[in-house]
Amino acid sequence: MNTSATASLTSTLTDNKQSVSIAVIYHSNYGHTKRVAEAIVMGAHQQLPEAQAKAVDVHDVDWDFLDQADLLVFGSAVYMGSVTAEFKTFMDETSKRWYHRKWEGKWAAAFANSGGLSGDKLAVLQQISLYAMQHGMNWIGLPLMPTGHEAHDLNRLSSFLGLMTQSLDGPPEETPGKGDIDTAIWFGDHLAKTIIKHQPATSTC
Ligand SMILES: Cc1cc2nc3c(=O)[nH]c(=O)nc-3n(C[C@H](O)[C@H](O)[C@H](O)COP(=O)(O)O)c2cc1C
Repeated sequence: MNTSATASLTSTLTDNKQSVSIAVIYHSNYGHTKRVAEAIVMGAHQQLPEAQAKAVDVHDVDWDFLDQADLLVFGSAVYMGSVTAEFKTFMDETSKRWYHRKWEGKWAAAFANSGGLSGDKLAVLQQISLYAMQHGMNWIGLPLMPTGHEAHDLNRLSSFLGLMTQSLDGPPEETPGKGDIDTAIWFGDHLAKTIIKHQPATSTC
């Protein structure tokens, strides 16, 4: 690539950074899933300014922010092998948006936190991916090879559809552990980079 082409690509990526935004929507009763949502946002902030990546509690949804966001990241604690009732209420509240195809073409990704090592988190990621497909969204997975299966390892639960984290009985500052939180930060960074890279260049004409 010649110098002017490189400069033009760099300026396009900079323009894209200025225009894209991410909402991380979650439900968390005891704070563990919330901590994961905040770690994803922290990762996204490695690429984007603060106002362009936010965690959104399902009890306090800023619908305008969601409607304008390029990427919606959905996350729930696992209850009985499913998203929680509160998260499902949020999903059902979007049915008019589904009908009017308001979110069609947006990016989507997901995460699930639970007490069990498996805990049937895969069922939650599948449930959310199906929900995103109903909306006509474009899915982004977690393309990160596990570094191992110890508490400090990245993607230690070997999940590729989305992010899985596990919290034990303890305060959210301590659990999920370092490996899971670092994976969440990596995921947020990856998601932001992906949508910046694929954002259509804004016309200056
Ligand atoms: C009603 C209920 C059902 C649960 N079902 C599951 C389950 O199916 N699998 C699992 O691993 N953990 C299960 N758990 C544990 C939760 O997933 C865990 O406490 C939760 O992820 C903590 O997240 P939070 O602090 O964000 O609420 C359940 C907890 C409750 C209260």
